Amino acid sequence: MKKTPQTLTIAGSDSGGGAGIQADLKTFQELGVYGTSVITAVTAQNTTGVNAIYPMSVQAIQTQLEAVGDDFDISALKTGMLFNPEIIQETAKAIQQYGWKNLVVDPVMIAKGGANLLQPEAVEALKTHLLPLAFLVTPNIPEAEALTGISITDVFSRRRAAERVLSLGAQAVVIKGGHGTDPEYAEDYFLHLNGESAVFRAARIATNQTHGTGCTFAAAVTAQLAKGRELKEAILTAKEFIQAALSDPLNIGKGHGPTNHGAYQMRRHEKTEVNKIEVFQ
Ligand SMILES: Nc1ncnc2c1ncn2[C@@H]1O[C@H](COP(=O)(O)OP(=O)(O)OP(=O)(O)O)[C@@H](O)[C@H]1O
Ligand SMILES: Cc1ncc(CO)c(N)n1
Repeated sequence: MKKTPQTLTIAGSDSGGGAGIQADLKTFQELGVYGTSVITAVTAQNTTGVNAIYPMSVQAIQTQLEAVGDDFDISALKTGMLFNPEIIQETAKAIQQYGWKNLVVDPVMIAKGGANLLQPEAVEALKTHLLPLAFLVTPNIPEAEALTGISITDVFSRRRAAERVLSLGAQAVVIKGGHGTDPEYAEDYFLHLNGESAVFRAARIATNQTHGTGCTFAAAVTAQLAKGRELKEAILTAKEFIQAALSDPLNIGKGHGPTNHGAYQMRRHEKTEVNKIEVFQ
């Protein structure tokens, strides 16, 4: 009997539905894998900002992890908002206990409106407990800077920051370019411990409907890994997925609107020039 690939997201809930657990589950569904979830924190949030954060107790997280781990065959998983050092440690412990492979760590730190989704003192815990377990880490530019202490100003410092992330124990890294200054392109830089590197380049889309781009991108990589895709191929699909989600807007909310998680499967993007992804090895 053929089994559907099963995935897990360990992340925060976004009441606005565009980021966090909600973005992850929508993305999993769109890419044809089964999604389970462990909620680390509930946020009261919409497209204009984060009004409140309610972290779950360590016990609540532990029992959710057990419920998932005791029943499902998780072939790939991702972490998002982990908020504090205790949650990070509990998460790392369960990943090791259950032997979960294909871990994508999205080191979520600060929401677009400026709210701290990770306590500043938890960055160290992320580096010591979680990065060594990661198959892929997907920082945006400010997150890569916070993890490495390197200021990313050009392709050389971007490469050095990627190398520094790998030296923390991750097998591969993508430094996402959403926060880059290039007005024409959104470029993501990939580096693997085996020396392979690649640039994934898409046309930058002039939009403020970018809420949850990072979560969606990492969830798409996770879904593809769960289906057995090779890592770089999985990243390419994730880039196509987020480009489609950005270029076919939903026009929802008063602030940074959510991306359109259904756009990729509607396949309208295949006909448009703006959705071409270039890969430079
Ligand atoms: N305006 C844009 N046009 C095209 N691609 C974009 C744009 N903004 C972000 N992206 C892409 O979206 C993906 C996520 O990158 P980004 O740097 O925005 O992540 P993030 O800051 O973690 O997102 P968030 O915190 O909102 O979840 C990357 O592939 C990036 O290149
Ligand atoms: C719950 C949650 N996770 C991640 C992000 C980052 O987009 C967010 N805004 N909210």
